[in-house]
Amino acid sequence: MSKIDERCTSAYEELRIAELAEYEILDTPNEAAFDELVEVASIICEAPIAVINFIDRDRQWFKAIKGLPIRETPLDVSICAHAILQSGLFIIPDTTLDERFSSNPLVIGDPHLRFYAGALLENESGYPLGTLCVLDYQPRELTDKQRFALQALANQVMAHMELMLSHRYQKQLILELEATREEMARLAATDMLTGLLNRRAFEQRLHEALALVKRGAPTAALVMVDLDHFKRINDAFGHPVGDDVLKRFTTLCLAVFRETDVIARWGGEEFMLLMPNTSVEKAQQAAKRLLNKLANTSMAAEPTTPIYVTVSIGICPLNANSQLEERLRTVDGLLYQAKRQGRNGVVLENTAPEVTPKNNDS
Ligand SMILES: Nc1nc2c(ncn2[C@@H]2O[C@H](COP(=O)(O)OP(=O)(O)OP(=O)(O)O)[C@@H](O)[C@H]2O)c(=O)[nH]1
Repeated sequence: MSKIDERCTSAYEELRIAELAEYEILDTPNEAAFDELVEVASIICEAPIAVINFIDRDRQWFKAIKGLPIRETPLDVSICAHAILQSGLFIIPDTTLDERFSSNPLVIGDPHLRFYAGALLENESGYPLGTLCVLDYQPRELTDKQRFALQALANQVMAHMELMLSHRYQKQLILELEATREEMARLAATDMLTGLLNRRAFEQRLHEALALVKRGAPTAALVMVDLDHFKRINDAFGHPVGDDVLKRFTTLCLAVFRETDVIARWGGEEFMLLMPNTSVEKAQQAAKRLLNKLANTSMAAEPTTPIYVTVSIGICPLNANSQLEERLRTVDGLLYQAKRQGRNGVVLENTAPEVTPKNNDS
């Protein structure tokens, strides 16, 4: 099959259109780089009209045009549509003497085009996307130097487009890398079962919160929550049900506590909360809301076999004098004090132990 025959097949045309689409150049605004190349082509070839055009599915569209006030024409009047079917320069010294163009409306009517010389805009894969062409109102020829220059300028048009394309690919790649990096950071900070912050991420947030408190932000409350006798749930219903209970418990916590409270899975069936701008007394009220909610909410997926859980809670303040390690040890101690006192209760630092009535302790 000859090159012209191959380029006339619809399969080839589909591939060519797809290649053109990759550059995302159709219907884009004027750009100085293209306008200047058209201007230079016009000067060198001493032609009143010069055009950078692309052959779309059913139109030719001009990225840059000098000498004519149009932006596109239908494909059936396009001389360039013929140019892209062959290799090298396509030159029609006198359109009125060429039977392919002698009845073309742009030849017999306005703007009465008589001379055409087009250099292919061929991309790196060898697909002809359009032309850089010069036109005149009278029959003529190009000198060898003008032919050389026209093709060289067309190569520059294509080189510029390849650069723009690779620049766009690079930008896309950077965006994808950035999204992947963010996703990895999110995953690294997330507990996979509950979707809450994990211990490492929570410690980071604690550091930041403490730094703020030390610089004058209001006192925060550190709250540690541990599900009571969670082992029994696993033993009675199996580990997957235990997992499900942890997830439901998480959802309940997210509903009970403020959006500004930072909730994390500290490990196993232990959870930690940072309540910014909150006194231990206010934190205790929130903790009691959790106990009450748990007393009335089954954590089971199946309504037929309800599962109720209780929690033990320790609460201590984070203030300007706090040291993180010491605060973590303290809140852990308060939690186990609540366990020792019978579970299903809250213990605050430096206050009389307060334990709510128990309903499922052993
Ligand atoms: N299903 C499930 N169980 C877990 C997970 N992480 C920890 N556990 C279980 O949590 C239970 C914790 O048991 P213990 O440390 O004895 O504590 P407990 O039974 O809650 O008793 P107290 O804390 O003393 O009230 C163990 O059975 C662990 O296997 C988890 O991700 N999924």
